[in-house]
Amino acid sequence: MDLFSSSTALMPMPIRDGELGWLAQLPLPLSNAEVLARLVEETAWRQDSIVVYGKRHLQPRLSAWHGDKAYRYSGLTLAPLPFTPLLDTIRHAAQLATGREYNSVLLNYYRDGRDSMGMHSDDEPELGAEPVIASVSFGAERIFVLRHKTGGESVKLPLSDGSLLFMGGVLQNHWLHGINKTSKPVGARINLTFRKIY
Ligand SMILES: O=C(O)CCC(=O)C(=O)O
Ligand SMILES: [Fe+2]
Repeated sequence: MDLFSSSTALMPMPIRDGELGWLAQLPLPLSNAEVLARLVEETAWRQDSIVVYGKRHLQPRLSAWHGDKAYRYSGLTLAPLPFTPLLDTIRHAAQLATGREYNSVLLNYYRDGRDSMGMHSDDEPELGAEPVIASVSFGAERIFVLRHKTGGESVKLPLSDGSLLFMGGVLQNHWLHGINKTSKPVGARINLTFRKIY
């Protein structure tokens, strides 16, 4: 048996001050391309603005928030939409792969290389002391950058189509992460971060 080609177990990725796990392909009952197309189509995408240093900016991406609780960050409150059957299917697969439970998901749609997400930590109080996040990506590969808050070192992870990145432990206390813009011609990418809101 080839132990590597069809692994469905989360592979630990050693990192200081936190936990990371990696699965190259989350097992799903439909293809990655089908998931991407349906998410583009079925999601009530919005382009929110956030306030940074008192100034309002449109976010360079589209997003949507599904779950049973509202989500607040950067002066913005996202009212939740209910989980759809497709989101529930992906959540179920992410729960099996990570052994954790999630009650909400933030979707981000990077239409092309000009869309991005600034460096941040997902450390809102409602995520608990040690937030657990299952980050599932579809479509174009983009580089996920982690930067240590005090050490300054960075780790770059290409998040490929169908992959799952698990973040846990004290990672959010010690690291920032984000998605840089790229001048390379890249297609659409949708990322889903499944979270547990308390
Ligand atoms: O698009 C990504 O891979 C990152 C998304 C993210 O950091 C977030 O939703 O908080
Ligand atoms: Fe994040």
